[in-house]
Amino acid sequence: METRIPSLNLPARNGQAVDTGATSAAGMQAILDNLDALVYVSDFDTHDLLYMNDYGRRIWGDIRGRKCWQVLQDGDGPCDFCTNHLLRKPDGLPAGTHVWEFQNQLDKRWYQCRDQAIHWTDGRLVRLEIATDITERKEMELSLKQAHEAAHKASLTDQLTGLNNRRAFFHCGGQLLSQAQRYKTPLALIMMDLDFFKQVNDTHGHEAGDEVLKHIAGLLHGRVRDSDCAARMGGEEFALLLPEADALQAREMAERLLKLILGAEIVYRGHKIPASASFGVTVLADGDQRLEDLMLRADRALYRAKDLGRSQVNVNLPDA
Ligand SMILES: Nc1nc2c(ncn2[C@@H]2O[C@H](COP(=O)(O)OP(=O)(O)OP(=O)(O)O)[C@@H](O)[C@H]2O)c(=O)[nH]1
Repeated sequence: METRIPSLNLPARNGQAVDTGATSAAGMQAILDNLDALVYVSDFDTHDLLYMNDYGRRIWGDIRGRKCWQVLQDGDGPCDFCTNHLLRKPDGLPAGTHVWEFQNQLDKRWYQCRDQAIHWTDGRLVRLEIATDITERKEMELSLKQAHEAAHKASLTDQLTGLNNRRAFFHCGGQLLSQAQRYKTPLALIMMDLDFFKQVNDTHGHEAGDEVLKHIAGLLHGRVRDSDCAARMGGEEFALLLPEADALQAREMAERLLKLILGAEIVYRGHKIPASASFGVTVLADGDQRLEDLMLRADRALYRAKDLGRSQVNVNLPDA
């Protein structure tokens, strides 16, 4: 099927019509049909396709008696994203070239489209689009974006347990802190450290220790809400920030966690490994400027819990 260019009277860039003559029209036809890009022309008002080069017809088929949205899309009316209104100025004159990118829903490929209003052979203004396939570039951009996102996620995740790592804790913790300070809402911090964990490694091996850490992280993960921030701070130390929680609620949470840990069925290569933990709890005070202020108080409470015999919760309330 061949679509011939109507006898060409092409506008030059400066708007002056250039009479190309019959021979040149055939030459232009040859050039357009050998372009590695879609070229089509449609009527602004009716959306009838007036011209499409060979590249376009090979992909989207016959244009005769059809509208752009019937050929290039699978639509039942003008496309939501039609750019026609951008191509003419309020005074009706051409507005220049509009460049955009989109994914065609029929062939699923990405195109960079250059649209403009031009004078057609009969003098009316029509839509000209030149679209170049940029799928490979888009796919490369997408895989780069995915790799970047994966690297970003990895940089915030503790590899062993899948919990937030220390870095992520400071990130989400900073946000929770400013939120609590701005809206004057409660915020509690629980620091948790496994007891005699060195013995687990020494008795059952490092892999067994890893298994315990994963199990405990799973317990923690199962208890927190989306709005909380749970993290493995390093080694066998974990932190849990609880927005909207007061000291009593935080203590109850820590005690529930301790009970879960004491009752945990952790089995490694047939050996049951007992676990316990000590907890330090504190809440946000008016004078707290940084997350570290809360962490210092919670750490003191945690050391106190260790000193008092471990496997318990200690609360360190800020001075009134
Ligand atoms: N398996 C394993 N062990 C770790 C990891 N990170 C730190 N550890 C070990 O955790 C142990 C921590 O020992 P300590 O700091 O003495 O603490 P503890 O034995 O729990 O004693 P207390 O905290 O005083 O109750 C060390 O043996 C570290 O090697 C890890 O990712 N995997």
